[in-house]
Amino acid sequence: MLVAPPSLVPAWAPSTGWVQRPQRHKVVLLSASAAASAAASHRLCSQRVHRRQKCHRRIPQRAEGKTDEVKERFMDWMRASSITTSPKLDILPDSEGEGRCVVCTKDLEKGEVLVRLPAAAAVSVTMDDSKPSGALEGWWMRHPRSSIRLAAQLVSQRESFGPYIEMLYPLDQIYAPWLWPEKDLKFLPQRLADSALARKKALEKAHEDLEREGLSAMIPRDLFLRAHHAAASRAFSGEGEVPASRSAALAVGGLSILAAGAAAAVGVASVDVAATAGAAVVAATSVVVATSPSPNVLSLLPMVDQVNHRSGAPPDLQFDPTSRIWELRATRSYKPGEEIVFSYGDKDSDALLLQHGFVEEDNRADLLRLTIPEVGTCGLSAEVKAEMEKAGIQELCFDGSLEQLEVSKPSLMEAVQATLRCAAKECRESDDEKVAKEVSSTGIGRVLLRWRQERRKLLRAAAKEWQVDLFS
Ligand SMILES: C[S@@+](CC[C@H](N)C(=O)[O-])C[C@H]1O[C@@H](n2cnc3c(N)ncnc32)[C@H](O)[C@@H]1O
Repeated sequence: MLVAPPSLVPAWAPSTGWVQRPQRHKVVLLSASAAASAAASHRLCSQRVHRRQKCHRRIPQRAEGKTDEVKERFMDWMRASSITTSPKLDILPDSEGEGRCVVCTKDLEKGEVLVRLPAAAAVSVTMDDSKPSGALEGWWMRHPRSSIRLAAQLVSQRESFGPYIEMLYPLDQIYAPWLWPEKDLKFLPQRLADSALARKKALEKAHEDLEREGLSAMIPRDLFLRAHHAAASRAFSGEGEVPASRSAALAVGGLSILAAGAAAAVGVASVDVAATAGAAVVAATSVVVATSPSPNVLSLLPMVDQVNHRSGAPPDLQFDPTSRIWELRATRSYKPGEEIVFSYGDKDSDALLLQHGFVEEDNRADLLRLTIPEVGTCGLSAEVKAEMEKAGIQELCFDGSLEQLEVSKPSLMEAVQATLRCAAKECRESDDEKVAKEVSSTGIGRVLLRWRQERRKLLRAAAKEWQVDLFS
């Protein structure tokens, strides 16, 4: 039994249900994504590197006369949905002026509750073999990817979750490669391009099926894609129960503001066993820490998902199955002006790009994973390629384990050298300008250049370790 020490219960916390917590399930972020932007002059969050975190910056003042109306509606919606947020937090535009971030406004102690959210104010899909009832039932069984199901689930409930959906990034500010025009994918290594294309096709197919079933008015394409970015990049996974139906959720959670429209009647849906594989694809590098025998759940947690990523500590996010409340706590103390961040999991640049559409500078979890090139490319001989293939090695992962591969030392050396040189050719700094000009938008260009820059750092480090001259 886990009992919250009274000292950790902040003054603003409601007095009920928080001292006795019979069983708390720790969950971890599967992924994450983001929101429409607002006034851009006061910015301080995420994208601008770790330095920002260390200094205690002044909280930026909002531009004169500018109100973030989308945020205000979201705050009203949260109040009506019984989501409580610490009064020591604010949501502000991020450093790019496109998304938002959560900033500390008064001294915060480690362990203080930041957000408390009833399960009824989350959107969830379970990953067992049950089906939803209602209009989505047939479609559901043909689309087992849980992120796709969660997207449909959210949009189908948009009468209830409108202000939350409004906070999500608009399509032209989502830079995940599955939304790039196909011609831009040529700037990525084949492995990443293939993965982005597979997701793009799965989404196109999923929405075509919705249209075929006459459901595209209920789930319009642009909202579906935005919601998918949310599901793929800001959903949390863990164990726990979801309400058996939306009406049960209303009864339990009291989402008084929410109109019980036809879409909301779809309820909380479940997924078949294949969805577990789908979720694993989405989850790729994340960890799920949970012990309950109940089904896995993939959930969108409004407000908790306003927090941006920084490699390091994961969130202290727990679900209490008795009170059915999610709770996010501070993993350290914060000073006014500091951005609240947590790690979405140990994700390298490739995973962050594919899943979220951003790349962290100097990512401590970064990892170089490269496909071995074709014979004759960058000096790779047919013999060495054959030896690698015989050993079942198609990729080299520079995580310290290469020397354990069961191939001869000279062959490994040749493969490493050719692989590093080919990868270096594909992301030469001198080509950056051309690449940025050729891609379809400045946003994609910005993310792609960051990805190339981080890749060059990894390549240089690997070349140093393996004593490879990258450019000869
Ligand atoms: C859980 S949301 C965080 C809140 C989000 N910034 C918003 O405005 O709604 C995750 C998304 O925010 C953005 N994001 C999070 N951390 C970031 C970072 N360190 N740098 C750039 N973008 C980040 C990415 O688009 C990501 O998919």
